[in-house]
Amino acid sequence: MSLVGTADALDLDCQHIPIIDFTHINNHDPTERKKLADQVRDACMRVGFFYVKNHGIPASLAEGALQKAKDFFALPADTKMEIENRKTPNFKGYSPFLSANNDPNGAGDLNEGFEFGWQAPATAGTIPQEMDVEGAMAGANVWPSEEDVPGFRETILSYYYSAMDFGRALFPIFALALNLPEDFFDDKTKHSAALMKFLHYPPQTGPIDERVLGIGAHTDWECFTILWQEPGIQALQVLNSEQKWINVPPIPGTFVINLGDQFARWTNDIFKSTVHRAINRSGVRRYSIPLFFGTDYNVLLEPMPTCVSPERPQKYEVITAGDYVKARFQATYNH
Ligand SMILES: O=C(O)CCC(=O)C(=O)O
Ligand SMILES: [Fe+2]
Repeated sequence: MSLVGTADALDLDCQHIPIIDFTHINNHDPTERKKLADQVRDACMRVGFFYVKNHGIPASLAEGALQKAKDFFALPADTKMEIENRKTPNFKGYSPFLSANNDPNGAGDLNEGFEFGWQAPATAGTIPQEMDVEGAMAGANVWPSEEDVPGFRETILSYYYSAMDFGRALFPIFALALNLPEDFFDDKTKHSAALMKFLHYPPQTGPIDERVLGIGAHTDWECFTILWQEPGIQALQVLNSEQKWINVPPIPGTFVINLGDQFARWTNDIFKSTVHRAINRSGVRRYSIPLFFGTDYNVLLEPMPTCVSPERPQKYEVITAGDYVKARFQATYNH
């Protein structure tokens, strides 16, 4: 059946998030790849969220990065504010509590964050190079000083590169899931615009003002997000088609993958960019690390021909990935 036909036939009242085993992600046997792509297609069309297991990202790298992020968040507010994201042209750096408002009906998100994007790995004797991004999202990363948080940049980038390798390997599977050649995204992800964010959510106790959550209801802006959640703490929820919030608890050894608006726009909403939020009622601090993986910023988000039909006309205006992401940043931080 065509993608459009399958999309029309789906029952979207999901109650749980599928878990997909990626042991065979680098196996080029067509039967194995099709099996994986079939599971990914089903999750992307019905839920927009899935867990991945056997992804190959060492847990120690995420844990090491998290420790450095905790050291950073423990710095005095003035020190963190020296690299506030509103001072950079591309929203890189530190975002203080309540500075973002992901839900336009909300009154600010109760988290603080640190965000950075691609820079090339250091080779022996060199410093990592910033990516030469042009256009709306141009601008370098900013980092806390080595004195303030020793080893921060190096430790965090080790985790980033490992998660990036996994993210790059996902694009061919998404292409197969869309009945496209595996290399469809290759020329659109040459300098993938991948932003990693460290988030710190203080516990919310007592009565909660529904307008101030850890992060208000929103969709992500890129193609997909690779999310590491702190083990043992439930906070993330997704909204299903019955408008019911479904918990997405951390499952040891897994990451959560959720689709974002760039994929929704490419696929004319055949792949779901699902609304989600996080509320930390655990009584202790919670940390999470999303990696927002998009196409190159200069790529036009045009609907794929297989995703448009007379009954399913094009839903979104065509815009570059960079202009789209920049507009979403501006709306979120300049509320
Ligand atoms: O902290 C989480 O679990 C979710 C974070 C999130 O949705 C985001 O940063 O876009
Ligand atoms: Fe999100």
